[in-house]
Parts: sequence; structure tokens; C-alpha cells
Amino acid sequence: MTDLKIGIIGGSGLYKMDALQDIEELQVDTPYGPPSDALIRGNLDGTPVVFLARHGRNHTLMPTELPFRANIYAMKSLGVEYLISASAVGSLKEAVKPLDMVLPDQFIDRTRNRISTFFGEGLVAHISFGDPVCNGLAGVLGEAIASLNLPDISLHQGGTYVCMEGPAFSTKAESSLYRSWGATVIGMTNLPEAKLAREAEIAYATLALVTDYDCWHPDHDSVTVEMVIGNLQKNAVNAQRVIRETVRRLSEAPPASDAHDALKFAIITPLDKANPTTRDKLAPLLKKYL
Ligand SMILES: CSC[C@H]1O[C@H](OP(=O)(O)O)[C@H](O)[C@@H]1O
Ligand SMILES: Nc1ncnc2[nH]cnc12
Repeated sequence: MTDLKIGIIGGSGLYKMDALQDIEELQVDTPYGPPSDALIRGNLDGTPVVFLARHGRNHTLMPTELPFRANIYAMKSLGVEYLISASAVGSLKEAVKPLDMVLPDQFIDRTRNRISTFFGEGLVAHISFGDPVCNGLAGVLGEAIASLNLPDISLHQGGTYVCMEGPAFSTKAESSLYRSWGATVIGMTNLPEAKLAREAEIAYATLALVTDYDCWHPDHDSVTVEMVIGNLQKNAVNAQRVIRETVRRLSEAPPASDAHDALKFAIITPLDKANPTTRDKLAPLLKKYL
């Protein structure tokens, strides 16, 4: 694989990839405004990748303010087909401890104030989202993590990520409710991103890095940024090792992904009857169907 096909979105704590070489900063313009920051194109051990700091390199954007559509549109415009999301999460299970890694395979949407679709304005599509994560990509992440034998860190393959609005952390009643639903981890960002990536036919998987036990835990009365930050820094080091190994494996054997044909049976508006302005705006997503 020589072309750029792999994108990385770094969440809280992961604002750059230290091993990236031959770096180029791209200010990408999109119909949805600018992405969270410049996209950083470079080579990771010889494989071209593009990196984006989800909250900006100085963490200036809160979850509700994130330009999710611009971020995914920019990745798509640059040719990204596989997108690895690294994210900080709170744990909703005793067995999932701080610094562990989770590869969620389900999401629950508790956001209220996000735009999670490129469609509307005269062009309607309904993607399938029963399996919101690309299992092939999550599988490669899992193999990469296992191969690294990270001391004292358990890998949890599968699990449900609750996506809350934030920016305040949960109340104890909310945290207990999500536990009663059997959910595994909680964060504020990955669900809109996963939906938009699927609409853009990009294979998406989340590397969730646990920072805390959320407020349900008897030893952690409340979550504080101070508590989270120490673990974020440790997680950022581990995440970079996992991402490097995952990229190496992806460059050798990219998995097949249903996400790459997600729009095949999703678009309900005949494209010749769709609003031409919307159709033109979505050209990078739709070009194989036009
Ligand atoms: C700093 S803790 C809360 C913050 O961290 C997570 O962000 P990301 O998913 O980008 O790593 C969480 O979703 C909140 O936005
Ligand atoms: N407990 C928590 N709740 C929501 N988002 C988080 N990100 C990290 N820890 C979190």
C-alpha cells in the first residue's frame, strides 16, 4: 500500500504522533468549515498516514464544539479508507481498570447537540449501523495490542461505549444507569465520528484508553480532570505504540470492510433528482455512485 489510506484521530492526551516523519501540515477547507486543526501528513515507519488532533493541538475544542463533519470530510478528501480513533474513556466495569484498552464494538447515543450526518438538504440516505465499528480494523488493533505484551494492561476486545454530551462528567445516577445497561466505557466523542465515517465509507475503529472508573466506583467519588490527566499521559505513550504496530500490520494486509460500500444500498433519493448543490457538496463521498 503506497497511497495514503490510513487516518488517525488523536483524542484527549494524544495531540501528535512522535514517530511521524516527513511531516506536512495541511490546512484543509471543507463545506463545513475548517477541521479541528491542520491535518498532519507524514510517514509512520515508511507508511503514509494523516493525523488529526480531535480537540486541536492545544485542546481548545470541547466535545460539543467539535467539527465532526469537517474532520471526516477532510479525511475522505485526502483518500483515507481506514480511520483509527484513539479516545480517553471512563470505565463502567470493575474489571476494566484505568490504563486498560478497550476495542468497543457497540455504541449508545446519549448526545443531544451534535450533527451526525452528511445527508439532508435534498439528498436522503440511511446507512446500516447495526455493527458500527469495522470488525476487521478492530481485529488488527487487537492483534497489534496483543503482540506488544504491554505490562499490567488488559485488552478488552468488544464492549459498549456510551457517548454522552458533556462537557460535565456524569451524575452517579447516570453512571449507574449505564452500568445497568451493561455498557463498558463512557466518552463524549466517538459516536458522531463513527456515523459520519460510515457515511463516508471509511472503515472506523476506536482504541479506547481508560483513564478513570467514572463516578459510580466507590473509590472514585467523582471524576476530575486532574485525576484523568496523569493517566492520559501514560495512555498517550501506549496508544502511539499500538497505532504504530497497527499501521505496520495494515500496510501489509489491509482487511476487507463492509464500510467501504456503506452507501451502496443506503441512498434513497435518486441522485438525478437530488438537490444539485448538496450532490456537488458531497461529491467526495458520492463519486463512485454519480
Ligand atoms: C479529558 S477527559 C474528557 C474528554 O476526553 C475524551 O475525549 P476523546 O474522546 O477525544 O479522547 C472524552 O470524550 C472527553 O471529550
Ligand atoms: N468518566 C468519563 N466520562 C466521560 N468521558 C470521559 N473521558 C474520560 N473519562 C471519562
